[in-house]
Amino acid sequence: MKAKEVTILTGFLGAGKTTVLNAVIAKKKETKFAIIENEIGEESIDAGLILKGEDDVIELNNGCLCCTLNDNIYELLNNLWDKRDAWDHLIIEATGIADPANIAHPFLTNDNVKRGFDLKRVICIVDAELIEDQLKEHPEAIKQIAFSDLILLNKVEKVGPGYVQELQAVLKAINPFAETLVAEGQNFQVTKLFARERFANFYSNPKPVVTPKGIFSLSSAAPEKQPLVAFGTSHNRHEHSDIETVLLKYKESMNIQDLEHRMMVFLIAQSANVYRVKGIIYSHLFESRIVLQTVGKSLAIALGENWLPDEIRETKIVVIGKELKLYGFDKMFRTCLYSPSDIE
Ligand SMILES: Nc1nc2c(ncn2[C@@H]2O[C@H](COP(=O)(O)OP(=O)(O)OP(=O)(O)O)[C@@H](O)[C@H]2O)c(=O)[nH]1
Repeated sequence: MKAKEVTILTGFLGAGKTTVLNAVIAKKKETKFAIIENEIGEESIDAGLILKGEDDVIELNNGCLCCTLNDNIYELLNNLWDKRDAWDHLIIEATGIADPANIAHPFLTNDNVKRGFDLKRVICIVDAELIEDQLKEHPEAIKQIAFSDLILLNKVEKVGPGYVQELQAVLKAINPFAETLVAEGQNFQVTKLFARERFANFYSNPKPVVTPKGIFSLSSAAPEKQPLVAFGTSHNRHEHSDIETVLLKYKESMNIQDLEHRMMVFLIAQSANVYRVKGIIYSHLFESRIVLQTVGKSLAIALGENWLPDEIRETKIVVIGKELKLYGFDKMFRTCLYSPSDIE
């Protein structure tokens, strides 16, 4: 039995993981991917943004695979193994605050897992514009770079070439073993990304675990099952971080111009503790979803895919940051909703 290739995509919130994933899927058409898409909020926005084609996307929400959801990985791998004829390569897109070492752990230490799944590489996407601040404020950003085999320095067009060189030196100091690639616009040198493989046997190999159920389940050696951390339905805190998420949902149609204006003012004046906003927006004037994204102070509003005929059209916005005030966001977004009389 030949082990299946596995790639972990890591990188801080908004660095460009989903964008790179889409470039990979588009470029490597001959490869059938199984994708594990992990998001910290209770609703997946990213899964709707992956251009999946024939590929199989598994959404893992409401927790981070590197901590609260870590036990689920064995069940997932068993399921994927059962369907192994349907895919060639597993890509795990981690949450933006995940420690990739924890996600990689089963692939590096459990011999049963290693027989079926060959972790070839951990790729870290780095936002050239924001990484300096992220390294100062978030130990997660350092861990992600330190653990990776390959670093893709992204969004370089937003900074000068001299600064790119300085950043490369900083990245090298954090992880001298990783190769750094500089993204050329949205052309992500997919072939180069996948040419790199991690050092074999870099990590220690504990004894194999005998498993009574599926071939990849951990038995007595498994850490005790942690209950999923639940902080109510719309407020979620990552287990090892002070970063939290709020989710806002609206059935009413949204005025996109108002939304753009509000978001611009918000990003300029009030967004210090907000690292990332992602939303699928419903506006009755469009047949497609509108995709709202902010990273740092950058705002992007774009047309997404068309709503499906039987799909419930509604707005879902996830805000990721620190000390978030749900009420304030709700108030801001509500001012952008059309009233029924506006639509008649
Ligand atoms: N200017 C610029 N923007 C980019 C580039 N790559 C990605 N983006 C934008 O950055 C935003 C975030 O990109 P994503 O790919 O969703 O980032 P992510 O790492 O998957 O985000 P999370 O899953 O929330 O951590 C989107 O608006 C992208 O269009 C780039 O090379 N240059």
